[in-house]
Amino acid sequence: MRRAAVLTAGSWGTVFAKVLADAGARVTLVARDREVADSINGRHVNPRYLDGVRLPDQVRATVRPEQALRDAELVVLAVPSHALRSCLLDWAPMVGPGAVYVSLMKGMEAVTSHRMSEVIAQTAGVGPDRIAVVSGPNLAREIAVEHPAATVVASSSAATAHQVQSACWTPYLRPYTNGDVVGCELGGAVKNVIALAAGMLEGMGFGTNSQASLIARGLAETMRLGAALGAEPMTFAGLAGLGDLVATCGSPLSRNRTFGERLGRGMTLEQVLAQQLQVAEGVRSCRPLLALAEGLGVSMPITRQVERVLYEGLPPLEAVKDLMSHEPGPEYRPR
Ligand SMILES: NC(=O)c1ccc[n+]([C@@H]2O[C@H](COP(=O)([O-])OP(=O)(O)OC[C@H]3O[C@@H](n4cnc5c(N)ncnc54)[C@H](O)[C@@H]3O)[C@@H](O)[C@H]2O)c1
Ligand SMILES: O=P(O)(O)OC[C@H](O)CO
Repeated sequence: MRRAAVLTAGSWGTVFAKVLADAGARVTLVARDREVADSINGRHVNPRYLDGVRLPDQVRATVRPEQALRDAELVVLAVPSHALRSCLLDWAPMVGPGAVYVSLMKGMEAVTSHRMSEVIAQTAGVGPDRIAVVSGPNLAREIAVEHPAATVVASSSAATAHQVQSACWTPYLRPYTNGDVVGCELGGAVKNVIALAAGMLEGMGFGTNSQASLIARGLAETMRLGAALGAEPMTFAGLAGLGDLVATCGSPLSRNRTFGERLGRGMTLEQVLAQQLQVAEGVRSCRPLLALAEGLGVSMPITRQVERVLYEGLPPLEAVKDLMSHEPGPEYRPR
Protein backbone atom coordinates (compact mmCIF):
# COMPACT_ATOMS: atom_id res chain seq x y z
CA MET A 1 0.00 0.00 0.00
CA ARG A 2 1.30 3.46 -0.94
CA ARG A 3 2.29 5.65 2.03
CA ALA A 4 1.66 9.39 1.99
CA ALA A 5 2.22 12.23 4.44
CA VAL A 6 0.07 15.35 4.08
CA LEU A 7 1.20 18.57 5.78
CA THR A 8 -0.97 20.09 7.06
CA ALA A 9 -4.59 19.47 8.04
CA GLY A 10 -6.12 22.68 6.64
CA SER A 11 -8.99 22.69 4.13
CA TRP A 12 -7.22 21.34 1.06
CA GLY A 13 -4.71 19.17 2.91
CA THR A 14 -7.55 17.38 4.71
CA VAL A 15 -9.56 16.86 1.52
CA PHE A 16 -6.51 15.72 -0.42
CA ALA A 17 -5.76 13.21 2.34
CA LYS A 18 -9.23 11.79 1.71
CA VAL A 19 -8.54 11.67 -2.05
CA LEU A 20 -5.28 9.78 -1.53
CA ALA A 21 -6.92 7.35 0.88
CA ASP A 22 -9.87 6.80 -1.48
CA ALA A 23 -7.29 6.04 -4.19
CA GLY A 24 -5.78 3.34 -1.97
CA ALA A 25 -3.02 4.97 0.10
CA ARG A 26 -2.32 4.88 3.81
CA VAL A 27 -2.22 8.56 4.75
CA THR A 28 -0.80 10.37 7.75
CA LEU A 29 -2.13 13.88 8.07
CA VAL A 30 -0.10 16.31 10.15
CA ALA A 31 -2.17 18.71 12.22
CA ARG A 32 -0.73 21.71 14.05
CA ASP A 33 -3.26 21.31 16.79
CA ARG A 34 -3.70 18.23 19.01
CA GLU A 35 -7.46 18.78 19.19
CA VAL A 36 -7.72 18.46 15.39
CA ALA A 37 -5.52 15.34 15.35
CA ASP A 38 -7.54 13.72 18.14
CA SER A 39 -10.78 14.44 16.37
CA ILE A 40 -9.54 12.92 13.10
CA ASN A 41 -8.28 9.81 14.88
CA GLY A 42 -11.29 9.43 17.17
CA ARG A 43 -14.25 10.61 15.07
CA HIS A 44 -12.80 10.80 11.52
CA VAL A 45 -13.69 14.47 11.14
CA ASN A 46 -11.74 17.71 11.03
CA PRO A 47 -14.19 20.08 12.69
CA ARG A 48 -11.99 23.15 12.20
CA TYR A 49 -11.54 22.93 8.43
CA LEU A 50 -14.00 20.36 7.09
CA ASP A 51 -16.99 20.04 9.33
CA GLY A 52 -19.55 17.39 8.39
CA VAL A 53 -17.36 15.23 6.14
CA ARG A 54 -16.29 11.79 7.34
CA LEU A 55 -12.69 10.92 6.50
CA PRO A 56 -11.72 7.36 5.49
CA ASP A 57 -10.28 5.04 8.14
CA GLN A 58 -6.92 4.97 6.28
CA VAL A 59 -6.41 8.66 7.17
CA ARG A 60 -4.64 8.91 10.52
CA ALA A 61 -3.50 12.17 12.08
CA THR A 62 -0.53 13.23 14.17
CA VAL A 63 0.96 16.45 15.48
CA ARG A 64 4.46 15.03 14.99
CA PRO A 65 5.77 15.57 11.44
CA GLU A 66 8.58 13.02 11.93
CA GLN A 67 5.99 10.29 12.47
CA ALA A 68 4.34 11.08 9.15
CA LEU A 69 7.50 11.67 7.16
CA ARG A 70 9.74 8.81 8.11
CA ASP A 71 8.37 6.23 5.65
CA ALA A 72 6.35 8.44 3.29
CA GLU A 73 6.73 7.89 -0.44
CA LEU A 74 4.70 11.03 -1.17
CA VAL A 75 5.20 14.20 0.86
CA VAL A 76 2.19 16.38 0.11
CA LEU A 77 2.53 20.03 1.04
CA ALA A 78 -0.50 22.23 1.76
CA VAL A 79 0.46 25.20 3.91
CA PRO A 80 0.02 28.90 3.09
CA SER A 81 2.72 29.79 0.54
CA HIS A 82 4.35 32.33 2.83
CA ALA A 83 5.02 29.59 5.39
CA LEU A 84 6.47 26.95 3.07
CA ARG A 85 10.16 27.83 3.30
CA SER A 86 10.32 27.90 7.09
CA CYS A 87 8.21 24.73 7.37
CA LEU A 88 10.35 22.79 4.91
CA LEU A 89 13.57 23.80 6.59
CA ASP A 90 12.22 21.85 9.58
CA TRP A 91 10.59 18.99 7.70
CA ALA A 92 12.98 18.19 4.83
CA PRO A 93 15.67 16.55 7.03
CA MET A 94 13.02 14.01 8.15
CA VAL A 95 12.07 13.00 4.59
CA GLY A 96 13.35 9.71 3.12
CA PRO A 97 15.81 9.74 0.20
CA GLY A 98 13.43 8.64 -2.58
CA ALA A 99 10.27 10.49 -1.58
CA VAL A 100 8.42 12.69 -4.07
CA TYR A 101 7.33 16.17 -2.96
CA VAL A 102 3.84 17.20 -4.10
CA SER A 103 2.86 20.86 -3.91
CA LEU A 104 -0.84 21.67 -3.57
CA MET A 105 -0.11 25.36 -3.07
CA LYS A 106 -1.16 28.25 -5.30
CA GLY A 107 0.95 31.22 -4.33
CA MET A 108 4.27 33.01 -4.82
CA GLU A 109 6.94 33.71 -2.24
CA ALA A 110 7.26 37.33 -1.16
CA VAL A 111 10.59 39.08 -1.82
CA THR A 112 12.01 36.28 -4.04
CA SER A 113 8.93 35.92 -6.33
CA HIS A 114 9.70 32.22 -6.42
CA ARG A 115 7.13 29.58 -7.29
CA MET A 116 6.45 26.90 -4.69
CA SER A 117 8.31 24.18 -6.62
CA GLU A 118 11.36 26.46 -6.65
CA VAL A 119 11.13 26.89 -2.88
CA ILE A 120 10.87 23.10 -2.48
CA ALA A 121 13.92 22.50 -4.69
CA GLN A 122 15.96 25.06 -2.75
CA THR A 123 15.00 24.08 0.78
CA ALA A 124 14.76 20.29 0.35
CA GLY A 125 17.71 20.12 -2.05
CA VAL A 126 15.90 17.79 -4.46
CA GLY A 127 15.90 17.76 -8.26
CA PRO A 128 12.85 18.50 -10.44
CA ASP A 129 12.26 14.77 -10.99
CA ARG A 130 11.21 14.49 -7.35
CA ILE A 131 8.74 17.38 -7.42
CA ALA A 132 5.14 17.47 -8.67
CA VAL A 133 2.51 20.18 -8.55
CA VAL A 134 -1.25 19.59 -8.36
CA SER A 135 -3.46 22.40 -9.66
CA GLY A 136 -6.85 22.94 -11.26
CA PRO A 137 -10.48 23.81 -10.46
CA ASN A 138 -10.48 22.10 -7.08
CA LEU A 139 -12.57 23.91 -4.49
CA ALA A 140 -11.92 21.75 -1.43
CA ARG A 141 -15.48 21.54 -0.15
CA GLU A 142 -16.82 20.28 -3.50
CA ILE A 143 -14.12 17.60 -3.79
CA ALA A 144 -14.85 16.59 -0.18
CA VAL A 145 -18.46 15.77 -1.07
CA GLU A 146 -17.29 14.01 -4.22
CA HIS A 147 -18.64 16.31 -6.91
CA PRO A 148 -16.85 15.14 -10.08
CA ALA A 149 -13.86 17.29 -11.02
CA ALA A 150 -10.58 17.16 -12.91
CA THR A 151 -7.12 18.27 -11.89
CA VAL A 152 -3.59 18.51 -13.30
CA VAL A 153 -0.45 16.82 -12.00
CA ALA A 154 2.57 18.67 -13.36
CA SER A 155 6.14 17.49 -13.20
CA SER A 156 9.14 17.76 -15.47
CA SER A 157 9.49 13.99 -14.93
CA ALA A 158 6.80 11.99 -16.73
CA ALA A 159 7.37 9.06 -14.34
CA THR A 160 6.79 11.28 -11.29
CA ALA A 161 3.68 12.83 -12.85
CA HIS A 162 2.28 9.35 -13.53
CA GLN A 163 3.11 8.19 -10.00
CA VAL A 164 1.18 11.11 -8.47
CA GLN A 165 -1.60 10.79 -11.04
CA SER A 166 -2.27 7.18 -10.05
CA ALA A 167 -2.07 8.15 -6.37
CA CYS A 168 -4.95 10.63 -6.67
CA TRP A 169 -7.24 9.07 -9.28
CA THR A 170 -10.63 8.39 -7.69
CA PRO A 171 -14.18 8.06 -9.08
CA TYR A 172 -14.71 11.77 -8.32
CA LEU A 173 -11.29 13.28 -9.17
CA ARG A 174 -9.75 12.78 -12.59
CA PRO A 175 -6.08 13.78 -12.77
CA TYR A 176 -4.33 14.65 -16.04
CA THR A 177 -0.56 14.92 -16.37
CA ASN A 178 1.26 17.97 -17.73
CA GLY A 179 4.99 18.58 -18.20
CA ASP A 180 4.59 22.36 -17.83
CA VAL A 181 5.28 23.05 -14.15
CA VAL A 182 5.80 26.80 -14.68
CA GLY A 183 2.48 27.28 -16.48
CA CYS A 184 0.51 25.22 -13.95
CA GLU A 185 1.97 27.10 -10.98
CA LEU A 186 1.47 30.52 -12.59
CA GLY A 187 -2.11 29.66 -13.49
CA GLY A 188 -2.81 28.77 -9.87
CA ALA A 189 -1.12 31.84 -8.39
CA VAL A 190 -2.50 34.50 -10.76
CA LYS A 191 -6.08 33.21 -10.69
CA ASN A 192 -6.23 34.01 -6.97
CA VAL A 193 -5.44 37.67 -7.70
CA ILE A 194 -8.02 37.75 -10.49
CA ALA A 195 -10.55 36.12 -8.13
CA LEU A 196 -10.00 38.98 -5.67
CA ALA A 197 -10.96 41.34 -8.51
CA ALA A 198 -13.96 39.15 -9.41
CA GLY A 199 -15.14 39.38 -5.82
CA MET A 200 -14.76 43.16 -5.89
CA LEU A 201 -16.95 43.33 -9.03
CA GLU A 202 -19.53 41.16 -7.27
CA GLY A 203 -19.39 43.34 -4.16
CA MET A 204 -19.94 46.46 -6.26
CA GLY A 205 -22.97 44.87 -7.93
CA PHE A 206 -21.60 44.43 -11.47
CA GLY A 207 -22.93 41.64 -13.67
CA THR A 208 -21.92 38.80 -15.95
CA ASN A 209 -20.34 40.83 -18.76
CA SER A 210 -18.03 42.44 -16.23
CA GLN A 211 -17.07 39.06 -14.78
CA ALA A 212 -16.49 37.43 -18.16
CA SER A 213 -14.42 40.39 -19.36
CA LEU A 214 -12.33 40.19 -16.19
CA ILE A 215 -11.76 36.44 -16.61
CA ALA A 216 -10.70 36.83 -20.25
CA ARG A 217 -8.41 39.78 -19.59
CA GLY A 218 -7.08 38.11 -16.43
CA LEU A 219 -6.20 35.10 -18.54
CA ALA A 220 -4.50 37.40 -21.08
CA GLU A 221 -2.16 38.81 -18.44
CA THR A 222 -1.50 35.33 -17.01
CA MET A 223 -0.52 34.16 -20.50
CA ARG A 224 1.77 37.16 -21.07
CA LEU A 225 3.66 36.39 -17.88
CA GLY A 226 3.70 32.69 -18.75
CA ALA A 227 5.10 33.36 -22.21
CA ALA A 228 7.90 35.47 -20.73
CA LEU A 229 8.77 32.61 -18.36
CA GLY A 230 8.69 29.90 -21.02
CA ALA A 231 5.36 28.29 -20.10
CA GLU A 232 3.33 26.36 -22.68
CA PRO A 233 0.48 28.53 -24.01
CA MET A 234 -1.90 25.55 -24.08
CA THR A 235 -1.58 25.09 -20.32
CA PHE A 236 -3.58 28.30 -19.87
CA ALA A 237 -6.46 26.94 -21.96
CA GLY A 238 -6.60 23.94 -19.62
CA LEU A 239 -7.54 23.03 -16.08
CA ALA A 240 -4.78 24.97 -14.31
CA GLY A 241 -5.51 28.06 -16.43
CA LEU A 242 -9.02 28.83 -17.63
CA GLY A 243 -10.52 25.95 -15.61
CA ASP A 244 -9.31 27.25 -12.27
CA LEU A 245 -10.01 30.89 -13.17
CA VAL A 246 -13.66 30.11 -13.92
CA ALA A 247 -14.09 28.01 -10.76
CA THR A 248 -12.45 30.51 -8.43
CA CYS A 249 -13.91 33.69 -9.92
CA GLY A 250 -17.40 32.18 -10.02
CA SER A 251 -17.75 30.36 -6.71
CA PRO A 252 -18.87 31.77 -3.37
CA LEU A 253 -16.77 28.93 -1.86
CA SER A 254 -13.58 30.68 -2.99
CA ARG A 255 -11.79 32.45 -0.16
CA ASN A 256 -10.14 34.87 -2.59
CA ARG A 257 -13.42 35.83 -4.27
CA THR A 258 -15.11 36.24 -0.88
CA PHE A 259 -12.22 38.40 0.32
CA GLY A 260 -12.58 40.62 -2.77
CA GLU A 261 -16.35 40.81 -2.38
CA ARG A 262 -15.94 42.22 1.11
CA LEU A 263 -13.54 44.85 -0.22
CA GLY A 264 -16.03 45.62 -2.99
CA ARG A 265 -18.73 46.21 -0.38
CA GLY A 266 -16.54 48.83 1.25
CA MET A 267 -14.66 47.00 4.00
CA THR A 268 -11.00 47.88 4.57
CA LEU A 269 -8.15 45.40 4.19
CA GLU A 270 -7.72 45.27 7.96
CA GLN A 271 -11.43 44.59 8.52
CA VAL A 272 -11.44 41.75 5.99
CA LEU A 273 -8.22 40.24 7.35
CA ALA A 274 -9.71 40.27 10.85
CA GLN A 275 -12.58 38.04 9.61
CA GLN A 276 -10.41 35.74 7.50
CA LEU A 277 -9.72 32.36 9.11
CA GLN A 278 -8.35 30.61 6.03
CA VAL A 279 -5.72 31.69 3.57
CA ALA A 280 -6.58 33.93 0.59
CA GLU A 281 -3.32 33.52 -1.33
CA GLY A 282 -3.91 36.36 -3.80
CA VAL A 283 -3.49 38.95 -1.06
CA ARG A 284 0.17 38.10 -0.54
CA SER A 285 0.91 36.88 -4.07
CA CYS A 286 -0.03 39.97 -6.05
CA ARG A 287 3.15 41.88 -5.13
CA PRO A 288 5.66 39.12 -5.96
CA LEU A 289 3.76 38.47 -9.20
CA LEU A 290 3.95 42.14 -10.12
CA ALA A 291 7.65 42.28 -9.26
CA LEU A 292 8.27 39.27 -11.48
CA ALA A 293 6.25 40.82 -14.32
CA GLU A 294 7.95 44.20 -14.02
CA GLY A 295 11.38 42.57 -14.13
CA LEU A 296 10.40 40.91 -17.41
CA GLY A 297 8.69 43.97 -18.88
CA VAL A 298 5.28 42.29 -18.79
CA SER A 299 2.14 44.35 -18.26
CA MET A 300 -0.37 43.04 -15.67
CA PRO A 301 -2.87 45.87 -15.30
CA ILE A 302 -5.52 43.97 -13.34
CA THR A 303 -2.97 42.61 -10.87
CA ARG A 304 -1.62 46.13 -10.46
CA GLN A 305 -5.08 47.54 -9.68
CA VAL A 306 -5.72 44.76 -7.14
CA GLU A 307 -2.45 45.69 -5.47
CA ARG A 308 -3.49 49.36 -5.36
CA VAL A 309 -6.81 48.45 -3.72
CA LEU A 310 -5.13 46.18 -1.18
CA TYR A 311 -2.08 48.23 -0.27
CA GLU A 312 -2.70 51.82 -1.38
CA GLY A 313 -6.29 52.14 -0.21
CA LEU A 314 -7.64 52.77 -3.72
CA PRO A 315 -11.44 52.36 -3.75
CA PRO A 316 -12.38 49.36 -5.98
CA LEU A 317 -14.61 51.55 -8.18
CA GLU A 318 -11.64 53.84 -8.93
CA ALA A 319 -9.63 50.76 -9.91
CA VAL A 320 -12.36 49.79 -12.40
CA LYS A 321 -12.46 53.34 -13.81
CA ASP A 322 -8.70 53.33 -14.21
CA LEU A 323 -8.73 49.99 -16.07
CA MET A 324 -11.55 51.18 -18.35
CA SER A 325 -9.76 54.42 -19.21
CA HIS A 326 -6.52 52.90 -20.57
CA GLU A 327 -6.06 53.47 -24.30
CA PRO A 328 -7.59 50.27 -25.82
CA GLY A 329 -5.27 48.22 -28.06
CA PRO A 330 -5.19 44.85 -29.82
CA GLU A 331 -6.69 41.93 -27.91
CA TYR A 332 -3.43 39.98 -27.88
CA ARG A 333 0.03 41.43 -27.37
CA PRO A 334 3.07 39.53 -26.14
CA ARG A 335 4.08 42.05 -23.46
N1 LIG B 1 -8.97 25.11 -0.07
C1 LIG B 1 -9.00 24.89 -1.38
O1 LIG B 1 -10.09 24.77 -1.97
C2 LIG B 1 -7.72 24.77 -2.15
C3 LIG B 1 -7.73 24.10 -3.37
C4 LIG B 1 -6.56 24.03 -4.12
C5 LIG B 1 -5.40 24.61 -3.64
N2 LIG B 1 -5.40 25.23 -2.45
C6 LIG B 1 -4.12 25.80 -1.98
O2 LIG B 1 -3.63 24.99 -0.92
C7 LIG B 1 -2.84 25.80 -0.03
C8 LIG B 1 -3.35 25.59 1.38
O3 LIG B 1 -4.69 26.06 1.39
P1 LIG B 1 -5.79 25.55 2.42
O4 LIG B 1 -7.08 25.77 1.77
O5 LIG B 1 -5.50 24.20 2.94
O6 LIG B 1 -5.57 26.65 3.57
P2 LIG B 1 -6.21 26.69 5.03
O7 LIG B 1 -6.11 28.10 5.46
O8 LIG B 1 -7.53 26.03 5.02
O9 LIG B 1 -5.23 25.77 5.89
C9 LIG B 1 -3.88 26.14 6.06
C10 LIG B 1 -3.14 25.07 6.84
O10 LIG B 1 -1.81 25.53 7.06
C11 LIG B 1 -1.56 25.67 8.47
N3 LIG B 1 -0.82 26.92 8.66
C12 LIG B 1 -1.30 28.18 8.69
N4 LIG B 1 -0.30 29.05 8.90
C13 LIG B 1 0.83 28.32 9.01
C14 LIG B 1 2.18 28.64 9.27
N5 LIG B 1 2.56 29.91 9.43
N6 LIG B 1 3.07 27.64 9.31
C15 LIG B 1 2.68 26.36 9.15
N7 LIG B 1 1.41 25.99 8.90
C16 LIG B 1 0.51 26.96 8.85
C17 LIG B 1 -2.93 25.70 9.14
O11 LIG B 1 -2.84 25.22 10.46
C18 LIG B 1 -3.73 24.79 8.22
O12 LIG B 1 -3.51 23.45 8.58
C19 LIG B 1 -2.97 27.23 -0.53
O13 LIG B 1 -1.85 27.56 -1.30
C20 LIG B 1 -4.21 27.19 -1.41
O14 LIG B 1 -4.17 28.16 -2.45
C21 LIG B 1 -6.53 25.32 -1.68
O1 LIG C 1 -10.69 29.25 -1.99
P1 LIG C 1 -9.61 29.74 -2.90
O2 LIG C 1 -9.91 31.11 -3.45
O3 LIG C 1 -8.26 29.64 -2.27
O4 LIG C 1 -9.58 28.77 -4.17
C1 LIG C 1 -9.53 27.39 -3.96
C2 LIG C 1 -8.98 26.64 -5.14
O5 LIG C 1 -7.71 27.10 -5.50
C3 LIG C 1 -9.90 26.59 -6.32
O6 LIG C 1 -9.36 25.76 -7.32
